[in-house]
Amino acid sequence: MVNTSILTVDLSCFFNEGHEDDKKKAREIISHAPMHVLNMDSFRLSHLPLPGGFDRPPEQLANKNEYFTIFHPESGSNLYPNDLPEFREVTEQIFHQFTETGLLVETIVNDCFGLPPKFLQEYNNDRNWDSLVALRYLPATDIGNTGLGAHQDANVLTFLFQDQVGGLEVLKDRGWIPIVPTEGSIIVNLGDVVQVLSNNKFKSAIHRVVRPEGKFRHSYGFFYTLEGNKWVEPSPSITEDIGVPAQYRGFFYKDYQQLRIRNKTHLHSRPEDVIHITHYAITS
Ligand SMILES: O=C(O)CCC(=O)C(=O)O
Ligand SMILES: [Fe+2]
Repeated sequence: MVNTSILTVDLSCFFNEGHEDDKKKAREIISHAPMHVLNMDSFRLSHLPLPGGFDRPPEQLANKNEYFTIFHPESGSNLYPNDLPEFREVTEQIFHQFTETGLLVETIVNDCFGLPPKFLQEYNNDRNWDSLVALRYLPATDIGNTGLGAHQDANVLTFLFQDQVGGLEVLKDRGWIPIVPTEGSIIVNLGDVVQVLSNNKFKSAIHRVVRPEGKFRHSYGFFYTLEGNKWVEPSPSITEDIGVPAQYRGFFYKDYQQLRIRNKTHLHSRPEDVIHITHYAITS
């Protein structure tokens, strides 16, 4: 059930009827998961500028990775290669599987933080905004090993796979914990939307990628993402109903997404100019 570095939960019981005790146990484990362990940024469709490649010429790039983004097959945003006929079919299958997985994990998260039944599924009900990102990291050199700097994902849930090279790390109790690649398991990151909805009960994982020496590293992230016109705020069932003050002001998801993209397209001279979810935090 537990691997040495992060919480691993077997969710197979949710694919069958019954097994109520196992389901209850899994929910309990997830509810009590340390804040930072249970995690892209969603470069979006034609109106977003960053579907792939290097964000900047590699020599000017802190994050030494290149990537490409595949959008939801029904969004009409993908240009499929002509010489790989199976590409489209496989993409459709992957999105289908991840939609199922996303729904399942979302249901569990919903129940764990006591939201009205099906609240999250009904709220996050437009799958056209999901994306799959394939990343390739250059080997570390003498002048640096940053693959992806410390960040939190802006979206709802992220499913990550890394190859055996490893390099993903998550911040826990002020230390960076390497996530050991484990066959057959998916890394699930809760994103900023969940952190806000749950009024900080669930934290969006702070994670980064460190590039190993002498090897390219490959990973995939599936970003389960909210439609841009959705209003994001701490759930009233968590704040008003039980008298806890809201820790965030509300915002449209697309506004936050635009600010996050700006982080990538504009060079920042000061780290404090980089926008995180704390941009919406109420600090009184
Ligand atoms: O490459 C990885 O393992 C992590 C990627 C990631 O965190 C992201 O794209 O947001
Ligand atoms: Fe990430």
